[in-house]
Amino acid sequence: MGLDIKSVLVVDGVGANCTEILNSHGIKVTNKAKITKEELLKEIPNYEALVVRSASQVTKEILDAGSRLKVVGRAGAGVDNIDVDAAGKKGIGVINAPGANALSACELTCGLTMALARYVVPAATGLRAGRWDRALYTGTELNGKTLAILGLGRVGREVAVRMHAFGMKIVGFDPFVSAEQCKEFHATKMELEQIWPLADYITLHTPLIESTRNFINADVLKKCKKGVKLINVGRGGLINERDLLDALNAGQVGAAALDVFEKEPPTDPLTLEIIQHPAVVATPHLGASTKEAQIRVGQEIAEQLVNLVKPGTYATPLAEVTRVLAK
Ligand SMILES: O=C(O)[C@H](O)COP(=O)(O)O
Repeated sequence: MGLDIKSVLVVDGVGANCTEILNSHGIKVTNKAKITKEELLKEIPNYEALVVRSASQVTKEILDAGSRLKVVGRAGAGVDNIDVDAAGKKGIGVINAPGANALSACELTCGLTMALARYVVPAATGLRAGRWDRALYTGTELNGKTLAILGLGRVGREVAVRMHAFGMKIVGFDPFVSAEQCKEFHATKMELEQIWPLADYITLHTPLIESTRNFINADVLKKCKKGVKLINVGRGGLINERDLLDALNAGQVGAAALDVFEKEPPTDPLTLEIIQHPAVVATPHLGASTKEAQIRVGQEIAEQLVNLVKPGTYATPLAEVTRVLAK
């Protein structure tokens, strides 16, 4: 017997295919690409399911207001914008589409790493402003440099394979991945204290949880090579922004490519100063923003919802973040 889900609220610009799939099974969908907290609070009592990307914060307050809510679907990987504990306590299931956008996040990571090595953004910005600054922008090859990948899940592994093909030495940290598994994607497993003085580039691919908040902080940065380059397509809270700005100003961090920020969209003056810094390349959380990834996440989350209503309709497995649906 499936869940009784008649109407779903889809927000944050989730792909149209999500709506199409749900509609084709008789499930009514209301789409609101942009929604404020106040609107969400007002709307949520009318729905049995909510589908979000990272923009909407599904707080306890929203969950409490969702008197009919049975499931929250995250059309993407990270569930740090959803109060999963509060959902669990209320018997509301949380599901996500964990692997569906991994390749896109990986490709942006690789692109940003290359952009840092060759000053692509400042050089292009200078040329657009009429400056032919060849001497300013002598880069470095990636070949032979050490890339540290912190978090060897779906995205980290794909990054390892691709950057290894550029001749980079890949070192990785992930407490849940063995040294043997690391070999499959050309990475050498190391402890963090071994990694800091070795890495020329550090890229972050861990989820944002209490133990990973401020993972990269002043203590860590001072153990790194002077001029280390950071890439963050994971989550803003993984890097302490105050410590990053200090390290950029001191030249301890040579450059940073940031796709994610402590608060999005960024309004804090400190974050804005980081974004404006000449050694920083910043993009507005575009890791999963490709046509292919959005088709995959829309499809995966819709098929899981249909399976909850009509069990066994699709082969897509349930990516359940909370366990309450199993009861
Ligand atoms: O956690 C994720 O899946 C990525 O950060 C993408 O987030 P988005 O769906 O808001 O683009």
